[in-house]
Amino acid sequence: MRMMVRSVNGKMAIGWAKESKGCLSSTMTRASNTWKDNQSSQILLSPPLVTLDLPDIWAANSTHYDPPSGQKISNVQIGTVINGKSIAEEIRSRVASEVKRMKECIGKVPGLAVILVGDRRDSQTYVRNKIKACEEAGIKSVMAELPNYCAEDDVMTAVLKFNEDPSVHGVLVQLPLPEHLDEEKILNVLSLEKDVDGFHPVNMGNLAMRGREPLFIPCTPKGCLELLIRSGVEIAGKKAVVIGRSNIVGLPISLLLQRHHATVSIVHACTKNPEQITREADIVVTAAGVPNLIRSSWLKQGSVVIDVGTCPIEDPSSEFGYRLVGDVCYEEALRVASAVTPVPGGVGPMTIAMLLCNTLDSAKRVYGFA
Ligand SMILES: Nc1nc(=O)c2c([nH]1)NC[C@@H]1CN(c3ccc(C(=O)N[C@@H](CCC(=O)O)C(=O)O)cc3)C=[N+]21
Repeated sequence: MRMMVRSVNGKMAIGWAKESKGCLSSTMTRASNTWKDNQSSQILLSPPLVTLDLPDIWAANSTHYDPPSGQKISNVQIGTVINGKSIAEEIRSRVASEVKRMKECIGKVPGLAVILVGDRRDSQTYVRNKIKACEEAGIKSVMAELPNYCAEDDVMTAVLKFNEDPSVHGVLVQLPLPEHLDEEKILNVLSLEKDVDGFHPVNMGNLAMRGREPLFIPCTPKGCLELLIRSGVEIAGKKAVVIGRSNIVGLPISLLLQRHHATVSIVHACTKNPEQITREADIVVTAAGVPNLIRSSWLKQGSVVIDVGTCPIEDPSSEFGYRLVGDVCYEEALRVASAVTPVPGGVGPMTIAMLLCNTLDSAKRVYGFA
């Protein structure tokens, strides 16, 4: 198996391919559009900054199943299931009692604004679930729904309106946005103090730097950490592998694990021998979005596996015409790992619980309510 660079919809993409004959060094040079064109004027041959803006294409089944020698894979389940749904419920009920206390003491409740652009079914479901969770916790929620074809200014206007609204303590722009909209530009105008997703570059930068504290930690990574801690998993000094390097999951979870003193490796679509690297990990957090990428052969005996993959798969028999699948071959993983999160019922519900926590924290900060 080799990494290759190919064109997807006219864009260059990095991906995995079996039996690819591509040469890594020459294709990489082409993809990052570096020195050849500017050789004469540049002092350094290296590009100022290598772009990460290449879609990571993870080819499903790009590895063949090859149980490692010396590792016995049991036929029985040895791992426990980490029940994200019930942990999330407990957290949500604690948020609800804090909201109640806040209302009784100062007559205020936290408020969350959600901006949904377009008609993706999965986004609609997530947003619906978020709003329902707010209602149940006593958090006021407002929503702006914009059509697929709306102008960038319409989304900006919605963000700015919620930035100004004192009853709103958290603003969330549901991602992904339709292709014609500039996500970066939109997220940049979102008020730092209301960035309950924690995606603002200043929040992310503060998360990355020693001695600094972000106002908000992104919900999914925070939820993963909470699952590990509540399951009694020791993190300090352990080897952790994060699969995927997205801004919203891979990057912040790797930073968070580092803050908890794990030794973190990041595996992505250009990584050589990802299976071998992952097999060394005590903790695996996978957010590649590739169903069944993680087979038991990727896992060390006794490891803990957090599956962040949420890939909607067409399924006419389910209520909304699709169902969610994770990155991990779940049954297989349970025969090797000591604990695994399911999809659904693992990280997803925790993401929503953490959103409620962040919104409550934001309101507490604004009102100086401890
Ligand atoms: N600005 C922004 N913030 C996000 O936090 C964000 C986002 N955009 N875009 C999409 C991803 C995905 N995401 C999920 C949230 C809840 C579940 C969830 O509750 N899942 C349930 C099942 C839900 C169902 O039944 O479809 C579960 O795993 O058990 C899943 C995925 C948040 N995201």
